[in-house]
Amino acid sequence: MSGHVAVLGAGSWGTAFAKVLADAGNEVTIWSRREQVAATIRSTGTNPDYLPGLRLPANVTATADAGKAVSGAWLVVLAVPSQTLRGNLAEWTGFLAPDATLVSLMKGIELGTTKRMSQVIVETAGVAADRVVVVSGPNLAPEIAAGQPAATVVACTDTDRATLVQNAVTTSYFRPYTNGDVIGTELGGAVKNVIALAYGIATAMRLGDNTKATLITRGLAETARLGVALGADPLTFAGLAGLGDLVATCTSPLSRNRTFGEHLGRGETLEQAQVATRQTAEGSRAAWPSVTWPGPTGWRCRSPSRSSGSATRASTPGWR
Ligand SMILES: NC(=O)C1=CN([C@@H]2O[C@H](COP(=O)(O)OP(=O)(O)OC[C@H]3O[C@@H](n4cnc5c(N)ncnc54)[C@H](O)[C@@H]3O)[C@@H](O)[C@H]2O)C=CC1
Ligand SMILES: O=C(CO)COP(=O)(O)O
Repeated sequence: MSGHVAVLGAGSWGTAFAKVLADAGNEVTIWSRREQVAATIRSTGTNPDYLPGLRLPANVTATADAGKAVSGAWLVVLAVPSQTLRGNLAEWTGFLAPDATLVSLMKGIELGTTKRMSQVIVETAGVAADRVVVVSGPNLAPEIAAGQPAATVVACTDTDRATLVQNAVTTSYFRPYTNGDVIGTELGGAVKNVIALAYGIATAMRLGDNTKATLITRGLAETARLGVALGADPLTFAGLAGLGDLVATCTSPLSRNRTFGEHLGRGETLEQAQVATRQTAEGSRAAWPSVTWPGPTGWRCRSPSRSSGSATRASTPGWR
């Protein structure tokens, strides 16, 4: 495919993914919410707030003008926090080329609707589901920015479109595998964030490896059961978008979700953990949906919601 590609979101994953796209031979324009970040990327080829040490290739530029970034792009990559996607995309939809492929990098579920990101994209942009591609796997942005070997899953209900995106993001250090299971690929990425919070809490509490192995194993079993109930292929959870991402996120000190959990495990409040983690920890929004996260009104709780479900029983059928 020729023409330029757009990455909307200049955080750590948007920026690292822009490097992957550029290394794969694409002309890339990053959209940043803040003009100052865009100007720094343009003038220095760096994004020090998110990925200090990364030098972006020359075929990456940046703008704070979404229309300019998206106009004429055949591939539009969405890399904003999950809870802001609907609002952001509503503003960008008018700029999208009629046949553009939309790629979701986000690993979250929309609060209030419990929709996956690809569903939010279909609804908000008014595009067919087969124009939306999900990229998810064990992809810690700083490692990929450093060119360390990694693999990912490129999921789409349209096999040809998945292959197109696979080709557009293949580099010597980044190996994408296609999959038709969009539901499982997205759920694996979203649910592992919550399990990584628990893993971080356990780590800070100095709990042992038996505990942590149990969290990963039972967490995966629960994710797979949820996924199957929602229409996913259980095998997806045994792959990169399931087990792979769960292991990377739980065990890496680079993970914001695990780090957030570690702060809580040391006895800090949600606010302290948020301030210390700085970047997007999607699992925190999912695990505490009743909390209103910082905004103009500061911190407060909506009516507390308590789960009425019983604890998972050892007799539950399925993976043990
Ligand atoms: N960082 C990573 O290693 C990976 C992240 N992801 C996923 O990618 C998504 C984006 O995460 P990151 O880039 O890591 O987050 P980040 O916290 O590094 O960056 C978020 C970006 O979104 C911008 N932003 C914040 N609020 C916004 C708003 N209201 N409207 C528009 N933009 C806004 C920020 O300015 C920043 O540029 C998340 O869903 C995350 O789970 C997926 C794989 C790897
Ligand atoms: O999704 C990720 C790795 O695959 C990144 O995890 P964190 O958002 O916890 O840093």
